[in-house]
Amino acid sequence: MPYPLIPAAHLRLYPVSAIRAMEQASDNQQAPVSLMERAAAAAMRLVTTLMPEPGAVLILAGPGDNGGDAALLAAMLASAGYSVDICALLSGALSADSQASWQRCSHSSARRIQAEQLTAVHGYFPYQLIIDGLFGIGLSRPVSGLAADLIRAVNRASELQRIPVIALDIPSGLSADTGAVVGGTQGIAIRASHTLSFLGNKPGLHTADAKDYAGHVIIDFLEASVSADVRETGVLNCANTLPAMPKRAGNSHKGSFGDVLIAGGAAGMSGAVLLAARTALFSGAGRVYAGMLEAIATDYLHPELMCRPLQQHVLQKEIIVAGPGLGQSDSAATELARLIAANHTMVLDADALNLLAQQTPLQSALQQHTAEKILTPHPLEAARLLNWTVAEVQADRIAAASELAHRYQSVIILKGAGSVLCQPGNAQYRINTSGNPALATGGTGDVLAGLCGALLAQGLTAWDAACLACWLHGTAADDLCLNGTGPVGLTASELIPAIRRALNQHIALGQL
Ligand SMILES: NC(=O)C1=CN([C@@H]2O[C@H](COP(=O)(O)OP(=O)(O)OC[C@H]3O[C@@H](n4cnc5c(N)ncnc54)[C@H](O)[C@@H]3O)[C@@H](O)[C@H]2O)[C@H](O)CC1
Ligand SMILES: [K+]
Repeated sequence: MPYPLIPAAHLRLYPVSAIRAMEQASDNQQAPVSLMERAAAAAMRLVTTLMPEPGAVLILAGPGDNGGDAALLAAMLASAGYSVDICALLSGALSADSQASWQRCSHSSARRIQAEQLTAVHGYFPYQLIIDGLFGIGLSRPVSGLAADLIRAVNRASELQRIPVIALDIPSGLSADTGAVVGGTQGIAIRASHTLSFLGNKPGLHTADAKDYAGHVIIDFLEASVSADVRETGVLNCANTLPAMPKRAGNSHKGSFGDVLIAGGAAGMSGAVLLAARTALFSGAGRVYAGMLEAIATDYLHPELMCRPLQQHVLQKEIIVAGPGLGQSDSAATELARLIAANHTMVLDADALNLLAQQTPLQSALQQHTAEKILTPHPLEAARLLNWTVAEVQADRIAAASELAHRYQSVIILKGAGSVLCQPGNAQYRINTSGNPALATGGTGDVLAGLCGALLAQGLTAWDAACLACWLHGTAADDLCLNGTGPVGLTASELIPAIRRALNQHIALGQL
């Protein structure tokens, strides 16, 4: 299927501090139409697109300017003939813009409804659309009390009755910077079908819990120009930010596309090596060695793979992918030390990461390793490497990935919903956009590691290999789900030919 291209400006990810700076710069310009009026007008455009015939709309409005946006939208919808109920949870003083919005709302036909009336409903919600304007980027603590009850009631009704929910700026309860529900398992957030976000795109709409809460993300820049001193800290990793593959010369041979050694295969785990090795083969490596610690298996389906005892493999110049099914035995640690000491470009995955987290000598050896490397932890492996809890990793995936990149001087792929990519030196992070829960099954990590190895062998830098591999891996799973091979029952093996197809398509598109 054709790759979706997203307008370049939408790819940039801004932290809340940068959005606040944009807001300030716009305020300083004293434009005749306030940002709040522009935000409400943008929401009005979205509502009338989704629901052109006036119908019944429930609007939730909180105590800050997110609530101000919602109150102004309520007034606009009411005067356009929509039947609007607005539920306000106000506390403390309103900003001048919000005061003006609430004044317009109170002069409109929008009806005020008490939160308790909604939380008491155990039956039908008489609305065709719900707008979430409870909290935006000003959320400062977990949502609790009546607001939490209200969100629970709205989530339940919207799910049962399939009522679309538009979140203004960010689903209430989600952190715009991290994508985590604030408060973790104690917190709660709106599950939106659409999020209309203002001024710039935000990392919290694309990783961690965002996948379950933000729905379809739409950015409206509110016609504010971004001043040069406000910089994005990350970008989305998607079709139009991918690196090109090096051109294959006509006069080439198998040595032109590099060698990959997959190092793993403790007893009972040869499959992990074979998955990584097959992927390296299918994604263009010239020669692939499957080095197995204990479980020597031959791949009769792919006799191209050179399967051998890992200990007997004499290292030359190959890219090393260490970890798939390696186990954590003493002999695994000894082999890993030998591989690190060879100072080849490396991918460290799975048990290589677990051994690294446990053994200080391996950590010191890795510090001496000067060639490029990619580490591919899932959240639990990341937690072990950082000595954090998994909850701490998931509460701020970008911070975790960037700390790992710094500590291990490596490119990091922190796997999971919205994989986060970081490189040492505080350069921009990326959040991968492809992939789906079909990937949450054994062996898909081995496939990703093998793919990274093949792209490195063909001459990509560690950063480019990680970005391209992550995206291809996810898009292969997306393609397979479109043809019914997933999300249920997708196997890691089935990903491999789909990755080959996506890679060849990527190359072909780059040559247009
Ligand atoms: N920045 C922009 O580009 C624009 C912002 N607009 C909208 O304004 C919000 C941000 O508004 P702000 O008033 O700063 O914050 P919030 O509305 O998100 O809420 C702050 C409000 O809520 C209280 N609060 C925070 N956390 C909790 C909690 N867990 N429980 C209860 N109360 C909480 C806090 O004390 C404040 O009173 C932005 O997202 C946009 O939607 C514009 O109008 C458009 C431009
Ligand atoms: K919101």
